[in-house]
Amino acid sequence: MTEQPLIELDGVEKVFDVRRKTGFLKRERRQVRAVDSLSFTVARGEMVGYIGPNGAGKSTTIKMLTGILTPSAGRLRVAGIDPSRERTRLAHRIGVVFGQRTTLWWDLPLIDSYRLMHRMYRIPDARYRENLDRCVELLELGDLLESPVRQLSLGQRMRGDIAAALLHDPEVLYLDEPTIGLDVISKAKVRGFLKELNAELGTTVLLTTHDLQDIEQLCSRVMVIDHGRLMYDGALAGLHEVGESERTLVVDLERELPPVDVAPARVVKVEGPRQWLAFPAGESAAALVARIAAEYPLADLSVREPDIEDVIARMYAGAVPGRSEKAVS
Ligand SMILES: Nc1ncnc2c1ncn2[C@@H]1O[C@H](COP(=O)(O)OP(=O)(O)OP(=O)(O)O)[C@@H](O)[C@H]1O
Repeated sequence: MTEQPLIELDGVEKVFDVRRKTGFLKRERRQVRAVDSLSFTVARGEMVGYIGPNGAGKSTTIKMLTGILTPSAGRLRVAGIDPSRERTRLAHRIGVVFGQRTTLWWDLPLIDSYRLMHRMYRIPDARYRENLDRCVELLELGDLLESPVRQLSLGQRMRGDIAAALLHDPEVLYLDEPTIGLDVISKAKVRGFLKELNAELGTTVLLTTHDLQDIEQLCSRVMVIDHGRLMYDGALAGLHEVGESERTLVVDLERELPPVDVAPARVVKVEGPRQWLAFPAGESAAALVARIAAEYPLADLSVREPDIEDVIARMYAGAVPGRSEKAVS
């Protein structure tokens, strides 16, 4: 028997009524279709990237998945539960982390937030201890537990928030921009932890991000939403192919030389000994670097990833219909 998906959306829509003052006494009512005929499933244990440009409908989807918002139409289930009808029951089965907000108590030591969650979620003592110990070890929170949350750096606070979302053993974790604003080392710590969480405990993860490296390093599947609709569902490599996106290799040669000639890369800019080479994002950077190093005097190099907006813009250049917004009076 095939297992029931953990997350199921079938024809889900969310329409917001927006009122706007257009004159002294005049008001206009408009409808904004933030999510439009959205259908997908996520199996238990999957780690899925959920990406799209600003205003695409990602947060609205996550809010419906947590029960904060009720869909205007369609069917939505998480672990067999209708989120908006049974929000409290669902809260025991899901964890949520919003990169831009914290669920921790600002003025209290970190450990006090965890103690409060222990009671709020009625987590059995042994389980709480075990989960806390694991998070403290893997997220390196040991020295921070007695610090008030307001004194933590952004990266430390984010690790603290991730631990808070996991103390009650959720089956699914929603992460909204978990690496936003973090430095390279903090990003690596967060990504390493999420990888381990998924591999060892089988926690299902739905990850919203603007950082393609989050997806590259964590997710075997990516869904792209734009104007409230699902535009792509598959591997990241496939998305690069569809979008024909390019990465950039910035090469520092030991001296000024004519443009580097290594197909399929092409030189797009030259400044003294530094050259910028664009190459298809699906190609291996390592193979290209090896060939350049063999043929040219290489001093240094770095690879720049395309950003999500760029990939999506290329993917749908000219093909995306206007936002589903209509005036009703
Ligand atoms: N409470 C609301 N009332 C009216 N319109 C809303 C509301 N929430 C969202 N919207 C609109 O719905 C659309 C989708 O917004 P949403 O926040 O889901 O996008 P997003 O993909 O999360 O964007 P971002 O990456 O900027 O966070 C936008 O046009 C937004 O203005």
